[in-house]
Amino acid sequence: VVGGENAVPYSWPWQASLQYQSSGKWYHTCGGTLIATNWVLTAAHCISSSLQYRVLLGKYNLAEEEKGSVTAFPEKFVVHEKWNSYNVANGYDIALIKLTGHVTLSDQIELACLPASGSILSSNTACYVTGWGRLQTNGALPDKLQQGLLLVVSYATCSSPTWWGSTVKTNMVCAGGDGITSSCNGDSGGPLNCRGADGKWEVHGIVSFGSSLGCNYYRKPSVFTRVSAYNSWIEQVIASN
Ligand SMILES: CC(C)C[C@H](NC(=O)C(F)(F)F)C(=O)N[N@@+](C)(CC(=O)Nc1ccc(C(C)C)cc1)Cc1ccccc1
Repeated sequence: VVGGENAVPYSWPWQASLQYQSSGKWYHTCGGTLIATNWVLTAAHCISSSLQYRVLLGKYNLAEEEKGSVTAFPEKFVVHEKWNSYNVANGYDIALIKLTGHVTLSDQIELACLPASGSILSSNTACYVTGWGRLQTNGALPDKLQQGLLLVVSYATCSSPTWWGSTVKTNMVCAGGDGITSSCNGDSGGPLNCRGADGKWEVHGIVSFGSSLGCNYYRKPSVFTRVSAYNSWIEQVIASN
């Protein structure tokens, strides 16, 4: 997250860190969201079939051992059947990770709420993107979970020529674009957290892409997979796996 701040520890208790192993060491590569005690929601572009993964839950500082954190391992990955890694612009950048076991919930590990199916956030709704992604374009990764305040940009604005144009589709959410705050590499797959009508936090987006001109690039808002377009897909996958 560029232009964000350290989150209050464990204040986004559904946030996951998806890590891969390379020559014996583990590396954070993507975020994720715990939506059931054995399912984590992430981005399809985070999943590569050749890598060995683990999922950390209940974490704040990735550089420290933390009481109450849990390491879980994937049993299977379900990537959306319409995802095409050669065409991120099509959308469907969504995947589910089934864990080998059920994690125990605590005040550090909680399930996220999904938005109502089809719900569209109004322009300027205040949301927070959270993650352990880069702090600057091409910059360092933080140890501590970051949160960045992003305002929702309507599809009408986001798909206009000087913004994202036709690259952005209606199954996506745009937020930010002020040139200051944005998601960045490593935030991929993590949640866009927005308060619902009842004031409860809901995960409305999955970090998908941003401008290759730079993470916090003016009028190139962070682009998220719109979770409310996939409620039935999520339910169907969980029910049948
Ligand atoms: C499909 C994924 C791999 C794209 C990748 N996404 C991320 O790293 C994420 F934002 F999810 F953290 C990305 O945007 N990578 N960039 C290298 C830019 C890039 O690849 N952008 C991009 C833009 C459009 C398209 C398609 C829709 C035409 C694909 C990639 C750097 C970046 C990252 C976050 C915010 C801003 C910039």
